[in-house]
Amino acid sequence: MSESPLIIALDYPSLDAALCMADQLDPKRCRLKVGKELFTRSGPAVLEALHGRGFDVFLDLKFHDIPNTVAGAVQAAAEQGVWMVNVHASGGRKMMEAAAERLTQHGLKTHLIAVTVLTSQQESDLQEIGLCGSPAAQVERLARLTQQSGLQGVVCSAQEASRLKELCGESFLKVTPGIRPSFAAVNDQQRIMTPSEAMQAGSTHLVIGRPVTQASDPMAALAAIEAELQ
Ligand SMILES: O=C(O)c1cc(=O)[nH]c(=O)n1[C@@H]1O[C@H](COP(=O)(O)O)[C@@H](O)[C@H]1O
Repeated sequence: MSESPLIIALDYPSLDAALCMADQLDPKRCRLKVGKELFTRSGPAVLEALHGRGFDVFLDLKFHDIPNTVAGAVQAAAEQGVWMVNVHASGGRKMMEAAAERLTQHGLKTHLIAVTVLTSQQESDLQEIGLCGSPAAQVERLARLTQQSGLQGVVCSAQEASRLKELCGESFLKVTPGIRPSFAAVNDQQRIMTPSEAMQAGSTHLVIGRPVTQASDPMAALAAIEAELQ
């Protein structure tokens, strides 16, 4: 269990590699995110292993399907005790409402949030899929829809967090990937911010992968980020 805003992304191709990283981290100082690659290889065993080590887990499978299918998937995730799970907001109101209602019906307390526009996308990427506004406008539209559908928050870039704080309020979760401390490489991210800028902008949680997991000393990288946030 942790009160830290930091969520470290365990983007690894095997359970062993993921646990090797988890064992270098402290469950009081961060939460962990399990995504598509790791979960597809390890299955629920990774959740059990991380819960057993005392970590809160964000299961990042970004569900996007018909309402009944997504509601079932979200229920399955929550019944395995994950702290947070997500869907794609572009799956629409009916899909998000069905997922939120399913958790309520079963008394499941897992946080349910929705991805707005991926942090790897910019305006030209949206145009190619027929979306003509800016990423910021699309994020606002999807965040409003997410809140109206009864979810607790969104995944967005930190560049949109301050606007969403005005629009959706402070307690609406703003989980922001695309975080790059000054010492880290940008990689494939587009809409990025440093950890302290992101918190000042209104992020409630920061998702950080490679700047920690590919550091020669991951705990030192985590400590440097914590120091920047003081
Ligand atoms: O849902 C996410 O976590 C997510 C959404 C998004 O828009 N952008 C994004 O990068 N992510 C995830 O956040 C993590 C970022 O990792 P790094 O780029 O290595 O810090 C990856 O696990 C991505 O899957």
